Amino acid sequence: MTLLPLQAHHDQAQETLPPEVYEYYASGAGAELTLQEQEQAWARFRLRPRVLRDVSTVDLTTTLLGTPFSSPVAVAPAAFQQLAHPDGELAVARAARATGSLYVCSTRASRPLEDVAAAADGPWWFQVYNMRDRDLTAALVRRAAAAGARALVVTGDTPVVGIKRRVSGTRISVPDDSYLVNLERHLAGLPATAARAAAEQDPSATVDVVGWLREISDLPVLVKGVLRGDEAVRCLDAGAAGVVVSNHGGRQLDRAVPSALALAEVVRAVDGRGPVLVDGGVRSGLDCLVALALGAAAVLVGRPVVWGLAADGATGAAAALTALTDDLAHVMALTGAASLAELDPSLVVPPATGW
Ligand SMILES: Cc1cc2nc3c(=O)[nH]c(=O)nc-3n(C[C@H](O)[C@H](O)[C@H](O)COP(=O)(O)O)c2cc1C
Ligand SMILES: CCCCCCC(=O)C(=O)O
Repeated sequence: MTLLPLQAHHDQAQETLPPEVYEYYASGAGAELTLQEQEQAWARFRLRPRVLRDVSTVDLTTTLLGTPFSSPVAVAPAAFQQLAHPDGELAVARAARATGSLYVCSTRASRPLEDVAAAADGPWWFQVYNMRDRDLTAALVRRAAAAGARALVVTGDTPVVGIKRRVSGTRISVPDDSYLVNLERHLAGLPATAARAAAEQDPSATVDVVGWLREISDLPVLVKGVLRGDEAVRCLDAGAAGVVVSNHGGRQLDRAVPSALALAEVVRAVDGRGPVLVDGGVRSGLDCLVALALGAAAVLVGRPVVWGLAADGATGAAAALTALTDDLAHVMALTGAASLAELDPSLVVPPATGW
């Protein structure tokens, strides 16, 4: 069940955004089966609460790769936020700062990286698309590191961009001032079409990209888009500091397993070698609770933050994060957990069939 403020932001965004922008954000790949199942999958878990515990205060503080945060609810990387609100990524970074949440900035940010970093004014991570032009990728990564990014999140599930049928009727055309804002200085002289081609994801990339990113940045690297235990281990063996269980919000491979159903296997396989974060369809404190109890170190949210941004800029994005965090605290109290350390898999009954 989606929390009321999140639903209200969504409805307002749907009413006010240009239809092609709304569809770009809302849509999933193919027949949107993964998109639809994603939210429902969290609700298929059942809870086994503890009783008579002191839950007069619920502590949601956590630490990710050595950095403390006020809440385990974090902002997923999402492209082209200026299409939702003129302040775009600046507003979302400010929202994350206001709520003490981790902010992950997309390679496809539509405001200059350095300005986003200044707006974040605290710990943030940079999501990497490994682009056809490796020098361009390197230049962006170095800029992110210089601007204070504390980790890189390389997205592994997007060797090519998923086809969104809903969008094709009203195909979004991202204006150059949003698309190229972070790229053009590295591609001086190239016409816009060639610049966009250079910036496409490189489908030949392998897991070796993890070592390369570490080398050029000196930052820890997490791999996003992992849905299998064996693949998580492969990423860690290649030098990853952690993984993000994700199917890209149902926007890449339709019929990919919902993140909720992949999480436990990945946590087991990772076996404490690094943090496992998760995203996809998280719309309530109960969804967060299940994820954290299954072993997620943090829960990323994508569309709810974008809807909040569209509805009310930084205030709306912060309201979405606060609503999820407050709801998490409430259901943790009902579960008998006063801190994140008291969440464990014994609190959760998985769906009977696995499906
Ligand atoms: C509009 C939009 C743009 C996105 N852009 C990126 C991106 O640039 N890089 C990336 O790794 N993931 C991107 N994602 C995927 C999100 O990081 C995240 O995996 C997904 O949105 C989580 O699902 P949720 O929207 O149901 O919370 C995007 C998602 C949306 C909805
Ligand atoms: C038009 C290029 C789309 C880049 C991918 C952004 C993304 O990850 C997403 O929309 O999802």
